[in-house]
Amino acid sequence: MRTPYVAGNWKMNLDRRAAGELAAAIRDHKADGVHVGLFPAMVHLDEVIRQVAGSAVRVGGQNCSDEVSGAFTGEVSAGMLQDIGATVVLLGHSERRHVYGETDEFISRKVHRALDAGLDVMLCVGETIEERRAGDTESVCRTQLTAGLAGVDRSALGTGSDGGRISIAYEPVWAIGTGETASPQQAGAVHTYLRGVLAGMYDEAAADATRILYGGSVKPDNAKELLSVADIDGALVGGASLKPDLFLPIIDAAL
Ligand SMILES: O=C[C@H](O)COP(=O)(O)O
Repeated sequence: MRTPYVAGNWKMNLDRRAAGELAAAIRDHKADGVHVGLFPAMVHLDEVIRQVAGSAVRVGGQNCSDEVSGAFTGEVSAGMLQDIGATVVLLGHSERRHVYGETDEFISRKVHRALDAGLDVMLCVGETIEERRAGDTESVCRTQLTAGLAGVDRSALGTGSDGGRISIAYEPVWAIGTGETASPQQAGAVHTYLRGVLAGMYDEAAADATRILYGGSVKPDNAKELLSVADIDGALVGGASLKPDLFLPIIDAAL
């Protein structure tokens, strides 16, 4: 039985004060039986980490460098994230892939940097609407998953209900920020497919233990139906994670 995982990706939103207040509201919400994660903007990480200290809320970066250190202006390393108390990093988000041109190989380098620095990884995969219409959803997601985890040792994956250090977020690009959600059947089919890919890459126990979250216009009114699908283990929430009255019911829907 996988522990549900609900995470908020705040993207480039909020100011420091609003980020701290939102983090405090989430910290104070009873969420027994659900893992909750927050991905604030880099400059708000320390404030969010301070607000949730002593709670079970996980805090992570929305990105990290593919390098360890050095002359890389504007970059933040996985080690720096770990040093300030982040425990996880979001990698391969579609906005990184499609707005900033990140390739599978580049993302894979980041995955290794993150794991080497002691961070958990939430790896995002998902197809564009053109790829879905062309019938390429499975091949696109398989390529992104296998390339993103290339060379990642079995020990980073979980066993039993522990979840391991890797989680996957399936986010169809056409559903992100559009209000158009994948149906539970559409999302569930891809999640089941991805779990099969993980079983082929590693083994059945690793596939069974790995949380696969759905992301793309998750809201309080569709969360329960999505999260009740057997292979959907949680949600990666964008817009609706910015307000407690929207995000907290999504956490509750995972119980
Ligand atoms: O990382 C989160 C996703 O991009 C989903 O964003 P959204 O909930 O605003 O569609």
